[in-house]
Amino acid sequence: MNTPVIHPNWDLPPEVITDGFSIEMTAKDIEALEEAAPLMAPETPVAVTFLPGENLEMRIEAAKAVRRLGFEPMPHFSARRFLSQHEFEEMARRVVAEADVKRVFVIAGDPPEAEGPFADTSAILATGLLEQVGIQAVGIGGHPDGHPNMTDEECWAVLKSKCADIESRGMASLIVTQFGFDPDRFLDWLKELRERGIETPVRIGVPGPAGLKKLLRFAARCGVGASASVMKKYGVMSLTNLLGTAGPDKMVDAFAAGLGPEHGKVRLHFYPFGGMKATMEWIDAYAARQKEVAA
Ligand SMILES: NC(=O)C1=CN([C@@H]2O[C@H](COP(=O)(O)OP(=O)(O)OC[C@H]3O[C@@H](n4cnc5c(N)ncnc54)[C@H](O)[C@@H]3O)[C@@H](O)[C@H]2O)C=CC1
Ligand SMILES: Nc1nc(=O)c2c([nH]1)NC[C@@H]1CN(c3ccc(C(=O)N[C@@H](CCC(=O)O)C(=O)O)cc3)CN21
Repeated sequence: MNTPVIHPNWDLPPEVITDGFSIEMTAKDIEALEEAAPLMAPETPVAVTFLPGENLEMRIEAAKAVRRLGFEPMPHFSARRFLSQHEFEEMARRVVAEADVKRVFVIAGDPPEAEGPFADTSAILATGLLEQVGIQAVGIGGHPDGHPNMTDEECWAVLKSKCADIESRGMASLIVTQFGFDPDRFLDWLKELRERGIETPVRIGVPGPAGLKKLLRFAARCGVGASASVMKKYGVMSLTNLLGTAGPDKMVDAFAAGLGPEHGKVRLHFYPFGGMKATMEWIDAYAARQKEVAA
């Protein structure tokens, strides 16, 4: 069987750490994507969130816009938010038929209980529908900052079994992590991941530049640690004045310096909390600076 291609060429280290990045949009962000598109490389994977306040039509329209603009759509499937098997099936079939989707991201989602028949990611995988409709690669969540409801040991076990399940179904597995602010945390987690025998490529979740207040709001909402000491490491010297903007410069520098073969196949995934265009401009400027230094 062919190994599905999930972009980029994971066997070549990136010239600049931001090369081969992926990015996320909400289903409401079609205009923002259009605005950012001229700055994005063709085939850039673009994840489309599965949030309350969106509906199936919006999510499909967003995936279609990603495809139309020449990028690779990766719709999120939030297991706990599907109200029925039918709703899941309709989404799976339609994203393939209408947006030529080849890869998806499956996550439990934030509801404390399932709102329909799927308690978690494994329940979605177990339907067998993803491979049946032609999906070639499945992303799953990684939690380097820990998971609110699982011990670290349970997290590793679940991660390993999801990767094995995806591969045994003939699809490529991909881990996309929750965002974070502490590069050492990510590097340690990646090293442990590889020591535990998980070879799946990882996309590290990096927050795009955004107002500090907004970053902290998202961190609280998503259960991501943002203590004063972690934020200081990130480059935010004080949490008393929330008027400023914070970018991931220091964190991405730390990945450029710290990532090695022991961390396996790694690229970045941007969560553009301060807007897609602002994130793209940041990536462009960062890459240009690195290339200048290297020249
Ligand atoms: N992009 C991201 O990184 C996103 C992360 N999340 C967070 O990640 C978590 C999902 O983790 P996955 O690795 O997909 O889990 P999973 O689907 O592999 O499930 C692993 C175990 O965690 C339990 N679990 C999952 N979500 C739960 C929740 N909200 N409350 C209580 N127990 C839960 C499941 O029942 C299962 O036993 C969610 O709980 C959510 O907080 C949610 C949406 C997006
Ligand atoms: N636990 C958890 N749940 C999530 O839903 C989640 C994560 N983690 N990790 C990162 C991604 C990023 N997520 C999101 C969630 C919401 C918006 C968003 O723009 N929401 C509002 C605006 C809210 C605001 O500004 O406070 C919207 O209009 O939909 C963007 C990315 C979803 N994701």
